[in-house]
Parts: sequence; structure tokens; C-alpha cells
Amino acid sequence: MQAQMLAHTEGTEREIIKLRREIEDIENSVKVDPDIAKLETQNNKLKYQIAHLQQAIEKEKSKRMIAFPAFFGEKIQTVVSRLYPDVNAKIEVGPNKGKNGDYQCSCSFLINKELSKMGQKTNPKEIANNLSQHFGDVSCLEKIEVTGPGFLNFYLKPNFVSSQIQDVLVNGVRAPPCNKRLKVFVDFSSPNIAKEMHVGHLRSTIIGDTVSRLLEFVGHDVHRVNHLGDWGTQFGMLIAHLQDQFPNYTTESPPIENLQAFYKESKTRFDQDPDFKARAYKCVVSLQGGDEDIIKGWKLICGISLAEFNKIYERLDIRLDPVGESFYQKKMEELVPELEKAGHLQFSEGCKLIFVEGQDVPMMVVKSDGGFTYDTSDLAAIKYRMVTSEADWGVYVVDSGQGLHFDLLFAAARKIGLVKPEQKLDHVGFGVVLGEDRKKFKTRSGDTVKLKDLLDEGLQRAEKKIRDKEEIKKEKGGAGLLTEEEIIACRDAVTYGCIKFADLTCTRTNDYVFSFDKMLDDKGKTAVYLLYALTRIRSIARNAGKSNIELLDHAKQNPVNLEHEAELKLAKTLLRFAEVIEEITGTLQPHTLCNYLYDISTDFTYFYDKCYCIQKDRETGEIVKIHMDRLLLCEATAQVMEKCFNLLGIKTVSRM
Ligand SMILES: NC(=[NH2+])NCCC[C@H](N)C(=O)O
Repeated sequence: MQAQMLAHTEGTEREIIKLRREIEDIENSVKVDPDIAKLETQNNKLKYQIAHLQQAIEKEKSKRMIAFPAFFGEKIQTVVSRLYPDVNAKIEVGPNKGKNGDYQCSCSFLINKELSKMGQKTNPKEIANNLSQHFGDVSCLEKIEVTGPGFLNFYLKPNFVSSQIQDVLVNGVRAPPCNKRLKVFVDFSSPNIAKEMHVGHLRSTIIGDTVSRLLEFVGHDVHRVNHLGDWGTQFGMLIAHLQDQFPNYTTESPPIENLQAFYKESKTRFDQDPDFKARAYKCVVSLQGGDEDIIKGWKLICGISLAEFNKIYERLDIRLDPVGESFYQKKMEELVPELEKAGHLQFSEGCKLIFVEGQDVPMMVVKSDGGFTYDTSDLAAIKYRMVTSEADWGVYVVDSGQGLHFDLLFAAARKIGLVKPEQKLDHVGFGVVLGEDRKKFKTRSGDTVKLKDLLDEGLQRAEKKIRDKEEIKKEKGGAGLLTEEEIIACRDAVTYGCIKFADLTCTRTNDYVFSFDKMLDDKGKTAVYLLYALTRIRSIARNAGKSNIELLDHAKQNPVNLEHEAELKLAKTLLRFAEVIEEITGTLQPHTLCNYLYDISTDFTYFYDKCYCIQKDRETGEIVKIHMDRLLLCEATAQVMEKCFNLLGIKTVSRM
């Protein structure tokens, strides 16, 4: 038996050796072309790379929230190109706020127009029906319906809405997809050294910060630039005055407390004293020539101003890189001969100008006295940003009064080739700040309002309101009283939040009426009201004894079941977050985000009215039932609101 097995094994082994040899022979006989082998390895490498990139894309996409109008828009576009390949129509999808579905598209009217131009007879309704039949299976949709003369209505599946809310809870509130990470310069705030930073600069600061936060959130590479007015002829008189008042200024730091008064004094002398005027001009020349002592004086003055500005930025939680006009002195000196050589300049009465089509006023590149202007520094700055730094997008947050300046600047920069067609430029203009009397915003005595005083007044008013509320709480038995620390945190959040929100909530191109009474009102579309709403939402889970961690754990393990009409309405509003962000990234109109925040609070009130989250015993007041899915919806609401506040630059508090 054993011998038999041994013989069998030996036989098999011989067979294996024989087969191996045969394989070797075959392999040797087929000569592999070395080129093919190389291509094959390359091919494998590429395939690996593709798989890797696809994975990365999928991962990146899954990190983003869906902006439904863009999402449906793309799908419709695909169907349109298939069914009507000759038609070129702009597909737009908008939210429908529940009446006929959740989103609506009216592209069939446009398509019909295009088709009839080509002599094809059909009608919008037929087109809409055709599109809806070929839409294919989209997992997030309950149905597509055609209504009226040819509207396409999209209904989201409740299950899908639930799963997206769960996704918000587990993965956080995220931006919509961003096709390309752009390098963006946001030029904002930009006050002038030695002059008062006024309410116009405050608007620019607030709007510019929100625009920057938005673009950063979407994933762009944002450069926040403070284009300080830190250069120019006014420094001549300031330094000449400095030399007289504080002859030792180069060694001893002069105690200038009120730089505005110092500015006024030097201006008076400049206007009245010809000798002083002449000296001031000499100082300008020395400054531009880089004279050490003069530069010291200039730095000193800039330092005092900047320290003041920084206090305001710190209070408002604004991050900004100072790159003022002085940065461009050398660059202007280089730019002018370049422009001259290229034949871009026209000469008139000793000035060097750039004319652009459709504008009577030219850009003043060099004045008759040889000096540069605001136009020159902006041309040098745009070259630095768009050519040297290769930005994709330049955003200028400056009052609408400078609209003509930016029209000229952009047109001139494009004309002389500093900005390529694919590079974007935007002037984000805004209206003036008015007092409650609808006249220019001034103090009672008619002076410009100092920002510091304005913020201080806000703090005082907010603190009084908060302390009054605390008194009422005390009278009612003292439940929910705030600690001293909480009062201060609340005061700061409310003050700065209200000032920002009041500004951002009005359409930026309109003039804006500054009113502490209105912005500190706890009813209506104000930051106080919305901050209160958020603390109340947060307190629901707290009252139910559920911590954030518990809520998150629950959300990770269970789908959030939403059935009630009010739950779904609120949830769908929350899911509009990504489309709102996408919209504002295009329009740069922050009021849309403020309106959205208010919509959430309205839908939340409606939901909270209709759906209990915690059921209490009527007699004992004890909690008998906690509706976990609804608590999770509350938490998702709080998170979306928190993100909106964050984008608006508004700090939230946990208790008020
Ligand atoms: N690049 C610019 N021009 N930015 C805006 C500058 C604003 C100017 N300093 C002013 O107070 O009016």
C-alpha cells in the first residue's frame, strides 16, 4: 500500500517537472516585444492612478453637501442634450418651497422657443413630459410632475431627506462641491492712515469679512487684503508738522493720542502757511526717495493709526493682512514707463492718461506735477494681484460711490493686458450709512461718528437690555440667571452680532439706516432674535437630559425618521443650506444668508408648535417620553444655524 503511494507520488512529481519545462519552452518561444511590455506597465500604472483619483473624487464629493438646483440642473442638462441636441438653453432650477414639490424648472419654455426658431412645432408641456419620462432613476426623488403649461416639479423622497439629515449630524454642515480651488484677493476695510475709520469702512469690513469667510468655506484660497491709504501727499504735511511738534521724534516716541486732531492741525497750517506748504512738499519727495528720518516719521504715524484700527478689528474678530498703497511705490515707478513703452498712455496737458471705451473720464496715471494717484496705485495693485500673484479672482469691497473708479480700473486693466479674460473681477459695492433721520450718519453735533464710540454705545445698550432681562428673571423666581461672565459674553456677542447682522441683512447695494433700537430688538429679523432662537433650540436637548455626544451616537446608529409634514418642511429647509451658499458665492450678496437663517427659525417655530419633542406628565411635570428623532432634528437645526452665524462672523452663546 505504502509502496504503491510512493510510486504514485514520484510519478506525479516527474509529471510536474515535465510540465514546468514545457511551460518554460513555450514562454521562451513567445518573444515579448519590449515596447509592449513597457506600455503594459505604463497602462497598469495609469489604471491604478485613475482608480486612485476616482476614489479621491468620490471622497471629496461625499464630503460636500448637495446643492439641489445645481444637481438637478446637471441631470436635466444631460437629458436635454440627448433629446434636443441642437438646443442651447440655460437650465435653471429653483426651490419651490413645498407647494408643487420641492424644486422647479421651467426650461421647457426656453427649449420650446429655441425649437420653434428652428422651425420645429411642439409645446412646453410636451417637452416637459418628454424630459420627465427620460429623466431615469434618481434615488433621491419621489417623483417628477409636470404641472401647468409645462413646469417640471421635483419631489424629494422623505427617506432621502431623513438620510441627509443624518449625514449632517454625523459628518457636519459642509459646503457644496467646488469645481476648482481659486486664488482670490478680497480687498476690504481699507481705511486711510491718520484719518478716522468711518461707518463706510465699517460696512466694507463687515461685508468683506463675510465674503472672505464664505469663499474660504467653499474651499478657495482667500487673501484678505487691507489696502490701507498709507501713502500720498498728506504724509508730507503730517511729517513736517511732526518735525515741528516733536523735534526728537526719531529717538523719543511722541505721545500723539489724537491723530485726527494732529491731522487737522497740520492741514490748517498747510492751507494757511506757504512756507510750511513748501516744506511739506519737500517731505513728500524725501519720503518717496526713502530718506531714513522721514521714513521713521511716516512709520510712526502709520503705527499709531494701525494700532487704532487693530483694536476695532480685534473687537469685531476680523483677520486682515495690511498691504497698503505704500507697498506699490516702486511698482508704480516701474509700471508707468512700461505702459508708456507699450503705447497705452495718452498725453494731455502734462498728464498721462488711459482712456477706455465708453467712458468720458480717463484714468489719471500721472498728474501734471509728475505725481501718482489713487488710479496709479490701483493699477499697480491689480498688476501685482493678477499678474505677479496669478490670482483667478479679484474682489473689491468698496462703497458704490467708487463704482466709476472700478469700472475704469477693470476696463483699463483688461485693455492693457494686466487681466486675462478668464480672470474674474468684481466690485462688491454697497450703499451709504444713514442715520435714523435718513440723513448722512453723523453725531448730534454734526461730526463723523467714531467707530470706537459707536461700538461702545452698542455695548452699553446691549448690557442694559441684558441686565433688565436678568431683573425680570429675578422677579419671577430667579430661574435661568446668568453668571457675570455669561452676561459679558452675551453682551459682546449681541452687540457685535447685531451690528454685523443689521448691516448684512439689508441688500448691500441699498443705503442702510443705522438704528441701535431696531438692531437690538428681540423681535423681528435681528441677530438678538435669532441668537435667542438658537439658545432655545439648544436648550431642548439639554432639558431632555441628552448630551451632544449622546445625540451624535444615536444619529450614527439610527436613521432619523421624519414623517410629520412640519418635520419634513424644516428638514428640507435645512438641506437648502448648500444651495444658499452656492448662490451667494455667485452673487456675493450676504443678505440671502440672513434671510435663510430667518427662514430656518420660522420653520423651526412651526415645527416646534406642531410636534412635541419631550412629553411631560401634565400633573407631575416629569418627562414621560423623549422623541429622539425630533431631538436630532433640533440638533441638525442648531448646527446649520451655527454655521450660518459663523459665516456671518457672529459669535453664538449657549445661554442668554
Ligand atoms: N483697492 C482699493 N481702491 N481699495 C479701496 C480703498 C478705499 C480707500 N482707502 C477709501 O477709504 O476710500
